Amino acid sequence: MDLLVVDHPLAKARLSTMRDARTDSPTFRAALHELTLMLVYEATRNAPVVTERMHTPVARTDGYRLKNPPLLVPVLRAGLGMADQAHQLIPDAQMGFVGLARDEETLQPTPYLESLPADLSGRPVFVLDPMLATGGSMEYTIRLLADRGATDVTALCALAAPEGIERLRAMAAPPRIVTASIDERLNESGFIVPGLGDAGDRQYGAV
Ligand SMILES: O=P(O)(O)OC[C@H]1O[C@H](OP(=O)(O)OP(=O)(O)O)[C@H](O)[C@@H]1O
Ligand SMILES: O=c1cc[nH]c(=O)[nH]1
Ligand SMILES: [Mg+2]
Repeated sequence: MDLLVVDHPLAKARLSTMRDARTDSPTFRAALHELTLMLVYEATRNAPVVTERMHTPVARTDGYRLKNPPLLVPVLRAGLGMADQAHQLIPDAQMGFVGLARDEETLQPTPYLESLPADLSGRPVFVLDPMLATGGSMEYTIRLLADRGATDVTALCALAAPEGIERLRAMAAPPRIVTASIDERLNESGFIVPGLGDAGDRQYGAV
């Protein structure tokens, strides 16, 4: 499985701000925004580029752009806090949306929104969700994408639990995972330990 842990000191510092229980919502959102830039930056490190000759004011040289910009798919609510920053780095990307709420008892994802292009064959997809816990929400999203022909999917997460990683690894076509940390475990309520709490609530308030 293709698993990248972005453990750059600046990423660790943003993640620490997010983990801190004293961090308020505006500061939490700002730290997630900045961490997202780092995750997207690393996730696109080996992306194919198109080379075009261009003129600087001084000379001719090679210019570059992404050959096949990924479809960006934030998983609402928490993934919304990654959407604008991913788009900032990849302005010509298209964006789809998936809305899921995890049932607090069963931990199963309940879908409430699905807005995706019908045909994703040949298109890379970046799924944006800060939390990979049991992996149920990410697995559900990846199945939606695979149903539309996607074969090149990257899950970008601030935090990942070993349980969620193993669940995705067991899929017939596992995604690539880019995360800032692999945490210790899940607790009995399905929360990541040490984690950061509920990423949706910490950005937008409890529902
Ligand atoms: O790996 P899992 O066990 O499925 O848990 C992870 C999911 O939980 C959170 O969403 P939540 O359901 O809390 O919705 P929210 O973003 O609206 O708060 C998170 O953003 C993931 O989507
Ligand atoms: O720790 C967790 C687990 C799932 N979803 C969250 O927002 N946080
Ligand atoms: Mg939540």
